[in-house]
Amino acid sequence: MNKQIQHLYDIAQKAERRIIGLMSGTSLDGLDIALCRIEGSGPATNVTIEQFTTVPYNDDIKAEIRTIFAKREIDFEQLCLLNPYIGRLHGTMIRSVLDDWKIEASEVDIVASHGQTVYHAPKTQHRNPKFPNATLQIGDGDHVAATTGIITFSDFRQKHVALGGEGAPLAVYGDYFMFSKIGENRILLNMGGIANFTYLPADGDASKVFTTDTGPGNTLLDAYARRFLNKPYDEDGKLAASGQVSESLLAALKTNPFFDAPFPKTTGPEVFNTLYVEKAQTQSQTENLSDADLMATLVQFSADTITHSIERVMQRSDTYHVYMSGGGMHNPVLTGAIRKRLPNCTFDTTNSLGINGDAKEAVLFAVLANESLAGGNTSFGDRQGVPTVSMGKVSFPQ
Ligand SMILES: Nc1ncnc2c1ncn2[C@@H]1O[C@H](COP(=O)(O)OP(=O)(O)OP(=O)(O)O)[C@@H](O)[C@H]1O
Ligand SMILES: CC(=O)N[C@H]1[C@@H]2OC[C@@H](O2)[C@@H](O)[C@@H]1O[C@H](C)C(=O)O
Repeated sequence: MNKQIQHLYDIAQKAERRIIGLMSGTSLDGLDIALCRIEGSGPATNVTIEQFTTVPYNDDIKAEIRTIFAKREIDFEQLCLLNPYIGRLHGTMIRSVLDDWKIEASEVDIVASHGQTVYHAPKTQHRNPKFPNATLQIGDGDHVAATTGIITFSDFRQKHVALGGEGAPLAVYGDYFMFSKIGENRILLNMGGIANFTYLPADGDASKVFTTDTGPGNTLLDAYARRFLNKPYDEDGKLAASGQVSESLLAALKTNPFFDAPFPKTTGPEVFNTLYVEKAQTQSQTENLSDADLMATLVQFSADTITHSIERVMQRSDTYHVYMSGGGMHNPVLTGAIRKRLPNCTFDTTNSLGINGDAKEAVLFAVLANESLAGGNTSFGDRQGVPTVSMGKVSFPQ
């Protein structure tokens, strides 16, 4: 037997594993690195975050990724070059943080790498009946494995597509395994570039559990912060807080069939971008809004579309506890607008459940790799788009 297969087999049989989960999301702010200790699998998964950090991307790498990010027309050589480059970059970032943490690579069992989404095209978006759902992440796992010397699982989303899903959101698995609690209706709300939530019913029934994107989280706010403030984001929503919501622009922004489409569904910055906002401004004759008013309206747009989706799963007689995660939880204007629209919900962050809300998505990929190694038996019912859990491709270091 190839020694590396034997090593993988041994890791799969361990009572607990040390797995590094990686996430670089649509915000392009940097690489989230979560070193997790994971026991068990499926609903018995127990995760402890031993270390977590975000290694920021410098302006150069952000600019390189933006040349191909969420664009229909790109330079193919650039895409080809970035695929190994990002893999190596992520590998180098892991080595550097392991040094900081004084942990040897040999003490880590697995790296679980999301890579960088560069294009997401579910059928509902590309609308070409000839083609399936499609999504593309780059930063090839072989380069992560070779750079770190650690067996790497990567490219998790393709199996989801292969089994009928849209390739996202994958949060459903991690959220159910880590956070489902009999007796409490839970909503796990993640606000990254794109917002999504997982519904975890109080009866713990896996066949009812799902995650869906709701639309923009921070992606539009960040795009206009770069334009108006020359900053990556509107810190603490200060600019938005100084403006007034334009009801006519808000109404135009909401006229997209995505918002009333059935769950689960996905989207991305391919749809929700500055061009989308400019079209809505033309339609509502609000081209001359002040920077602050535009920002205030975009925050309300994110808040309204998030709460509109959450309200669709809520029964009037029941109570719901919302646990927030992702960078949007740090924006008081956004969270304030959401709380106002959901007065009957209790709000917390996933920190109160033992998982740092900034680390949650990186932890998800560690959990997914753990499941591919040692689980894979949980049924989510016979539903399109929620396949059995065994995702990711294996890369050996040599
Ligand atoms: N103090 C703050 N004030 C306002 N916004 C903030 C603050 N801190 C973080 N954010 C927002 O959070 C974003 C980063 O969020 P996060 O890292 O969760 O996104 P992501 O993982 O890249 O996206 P996705 O989940 O869509 O892939 C920033 O770009 C910014 O918009
Ligand atoms: C295609 C893609 O990368 N989608 C991301 C993105 O970021 C948030 C939202 O859009 C979600 O659908 C997904 O990521 C999370 C981790 C998920 O799959 O659950």
